[in-house]
Amino acid sequence: MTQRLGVIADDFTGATDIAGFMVENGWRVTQLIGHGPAEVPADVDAVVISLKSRSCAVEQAVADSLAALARLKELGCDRFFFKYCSTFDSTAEGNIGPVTDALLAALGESFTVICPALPVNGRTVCHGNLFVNGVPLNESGMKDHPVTPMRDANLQRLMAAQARGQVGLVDYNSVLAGPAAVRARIEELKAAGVNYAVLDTLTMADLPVLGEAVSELKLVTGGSGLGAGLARVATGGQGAALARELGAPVAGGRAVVLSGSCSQMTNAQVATYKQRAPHRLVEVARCIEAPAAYAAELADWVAAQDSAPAPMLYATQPAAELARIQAQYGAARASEAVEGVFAAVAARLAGQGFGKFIVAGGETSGIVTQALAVTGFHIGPQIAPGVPWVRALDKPLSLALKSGNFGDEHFFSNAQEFYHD
Ligand SMILES: Nc1ncnc2c1ncn2[C@@H]1O[C@H](COP(=O)(O)OP(=O)(O)OP(=O)(O)O)[C@@H](O)[C@H]1O
Ligand SMILES: O=C(O)[C@@H](O)C(=O)CO
Repeated sequence: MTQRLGVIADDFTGATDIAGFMVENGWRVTQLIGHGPAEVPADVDAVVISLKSRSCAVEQAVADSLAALARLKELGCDRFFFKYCSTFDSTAEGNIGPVTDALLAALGESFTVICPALPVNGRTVCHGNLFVNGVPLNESGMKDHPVTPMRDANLQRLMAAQARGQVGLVDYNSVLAGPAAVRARIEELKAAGVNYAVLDTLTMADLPVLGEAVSELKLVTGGSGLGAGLARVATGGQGAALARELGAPVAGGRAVVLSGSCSQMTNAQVATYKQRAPHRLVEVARCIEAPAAYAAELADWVAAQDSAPAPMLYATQPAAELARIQAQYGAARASEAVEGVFAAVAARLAGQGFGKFIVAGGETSGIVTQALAVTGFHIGPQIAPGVPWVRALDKPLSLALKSGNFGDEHFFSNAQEFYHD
């Protein structure tokens, strides 16, 4: 039986997503930023390393993932999970195939599974095709993603286009028949020379079945749902309350909402929160013109507001306005400028007694976490499926890092229900 699982996550919100689901299912989990601290607590069941390797160059993603694997081995991990997005977020030129191949080679293995499903958030896999809220991936909003437009829903084809080996399918009938049937199907596929098996998954109840079936594999790959399944099988769901205690939001320290995501859901969340809290738009032109002075002005504005409800700074824009801004300044220039200002604001607020940061967007979460110089997190209670509160390992600082599409429209208010200052 496994002692410790090492997770290599290709972005920050994906890392807190899987960490949160494992804690909700009874595992004690530490999340590291970069190399993290020298050691992790002895009783930790899983260590999650947050990378920013989803959309970078393939060589960089492979190098970072192999370095993370080496670090996880140093920390006593003996089984590994490559965590990517529940919407796959990887085209034919993407990094999932090359990183999976590199991890398999480094571990001396030739077989793994592909399991992005997260049914509680509407991501299911049927006949090897990925659906988002019942719509094929290539017909969902993901078809227009600015970096990774998903124009195919078939995971077998998507994987075959970017990886070296053969792809097969564990169909839903095997999943319904239970862990032994899934294992038998995996053995058949291996005997036929298959290297990656896509796992059909329709409900959250399928995930412990799959978790049990793959619990002996050295490497598994997929979304946070499979992380939930692995933890559930190991603990029977016991110990969640204890596991999430360490990561509960800090007492004291003012709160702020920083929203840098332009997803549809974040737009809805910002619109809803604007009706009840002080709010201010982060203007792209000013981020570009005079970032340091603008960040100071924004931080001073935040500090001057009442503490509750937490004031919000948002760069969030609907798709049409975002397209206009990107056409005017260039997408990369605009997003870097906005990220730089959020980073500077967060660092200033941390120095002014702010201890709770509610952040929307994967990239935005990455930059804010780095600006706050956090080395790692304890994982706390989930505000919404896939979004736990997390607490810095070494300072009184808590963050809620929300993936663009996660949470309902009351997310920013809901996050503040978890503490009473
Ligand atoms: N008004 C804006 N104009 C241009 N770029 C913006 C604007 N607002 C935000 N951005 C940039 O858009 C990017 C949003 O990416 P981010 O990963 O934070 O959100 P997301 O893609 O919705 O989240 P996720 O990756 O979790 O799905 C960031 O680089 C951010 O700086
Ligand atoms: O799997 C998801 O959808 C999220 O964990 C994610 O990867 C956020 O970027």
